[in-house]
Amino acid sequence: MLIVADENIPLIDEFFAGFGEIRRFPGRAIDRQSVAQADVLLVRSVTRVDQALLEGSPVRFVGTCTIGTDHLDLDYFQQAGITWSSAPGCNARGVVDYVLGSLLTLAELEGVDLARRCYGVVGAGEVGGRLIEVLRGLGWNVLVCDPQRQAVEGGDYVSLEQLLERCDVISLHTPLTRHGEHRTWHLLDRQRLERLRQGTWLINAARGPVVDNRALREVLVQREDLQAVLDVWEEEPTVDSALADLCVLATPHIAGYSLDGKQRGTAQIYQAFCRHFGHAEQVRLETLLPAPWVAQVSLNASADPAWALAAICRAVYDPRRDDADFRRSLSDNVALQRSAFDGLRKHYPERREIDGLQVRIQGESAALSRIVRALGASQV
Ligand SMILES: NC(=O)C1=CN([C@@H]2O[C@H](COP(=O)(O)OP(=O)(O)OC[C@H]3O[C@@H](n4cnc5c(N)ncnc54)[C@H](O)[C@@H]3O)[C@@H](O)[C@H]2O)C=CC1
Ligand SMILES: O=C(O)C(=O)[C@H](O)COP(=O)(O)O
Repeated sequence: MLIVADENIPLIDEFFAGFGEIRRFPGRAIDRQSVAQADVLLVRSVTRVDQALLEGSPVRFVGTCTIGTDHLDLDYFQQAGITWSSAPGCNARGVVDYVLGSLLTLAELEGVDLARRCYGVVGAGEVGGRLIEVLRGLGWNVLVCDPQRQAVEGGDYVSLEQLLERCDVISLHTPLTRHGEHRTWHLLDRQRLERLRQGTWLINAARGPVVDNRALREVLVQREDLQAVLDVWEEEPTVDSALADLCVLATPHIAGYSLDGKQRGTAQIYQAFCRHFGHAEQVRLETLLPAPWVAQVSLNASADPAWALAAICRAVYDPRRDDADFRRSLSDNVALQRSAFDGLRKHYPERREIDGLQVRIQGESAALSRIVRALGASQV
């Protein structure tokens, strides 16, 4: 069996070495020639997998070690009888940690109390659902827009217009879809951006085109009251550096880049591969993840809760470092800028997830215990 894989998929040997030859390529360089003899293709989000790539190749299984599937032509897979799998939820926690870190940064810059803001989560799936749980667990006010879920479940959802009208923080967690009643391409278009409440914070860690980037740049120039955090870009790896300059935090599509999330992505694809080819699973992710650099933090029960929240989150992850690395990499030379974007992602430092942290509270504090619980960390 020949397995062609994106070179940035971690643990590929650990999971797949026993099954045949593995050939690695940079994700953006996977072409018809690379897959001409491949039985299995394992990709990340940067490889467009469609008829133009696969027609005439022997590929019968495609795995993407990502949550998003907008780079796959699923209609073609069905028509061509190609089995595929993504890795649902694999790095959802990393995105939640990114949003938490962004909120802490924004709160510090503007001197506001996070508990007094109204949060709007657009898309309540693996990422949005976990984010809602954390924010509500902290006792914060959260409104949710997810028309598909609303249609199936009924319940406590609001329309996008109501959410934009009432929320001071908007966090986007939809897939990128270009067709259909609920398509998300330019979901936040110029009209909606112009209508954002005074002082709104907008966070996009979904896909770049969910927000009209050009309109956002123009609206941010006109309205200094708005604050934007962007992890994803409409033409990435090309970045509109004028837009990046206007953002409070700008990062190169790394919101979900926890080590746990990336390795979980490979493990989920391995499991789908084993199911498809009828192999027993031999490798377990738990045996491969290294011990975290910071395993435990200790807080005194007298700590101010807002301070404690920041201390716990930042012990594990702080997006300001990613923002600083990214800004240093921006260049007017498009080729250099594109390669820096990919380079930062390829050499991303080890980052773990907040819910893997142990928190020791010296003394008794119901407020601190609630924060630890809401974050999904364990109190020891
Ligand atoms: N920046 C990053 O590193 C990462 C970005 N992502 C992006 O986040 C997206 C969401 O991930 P998951 O939550 O795991 O996906 P999911 O499929 O579990 O949930 C998406 C939710 O969005 C809802 N939705 C779809 N269209 C909508 C619309 N027009 N308005 C409101 N809600 C809508 C769906 O009903 C669903 O409940 C992924 O598709 C991916 O593009 C995911 C992981 C990492
Ligand atoms: O899982 C997703 O969806 C993501 O957006 C991933 O973070 C994308 O990572 P790459 O596949 O672009 O490395």
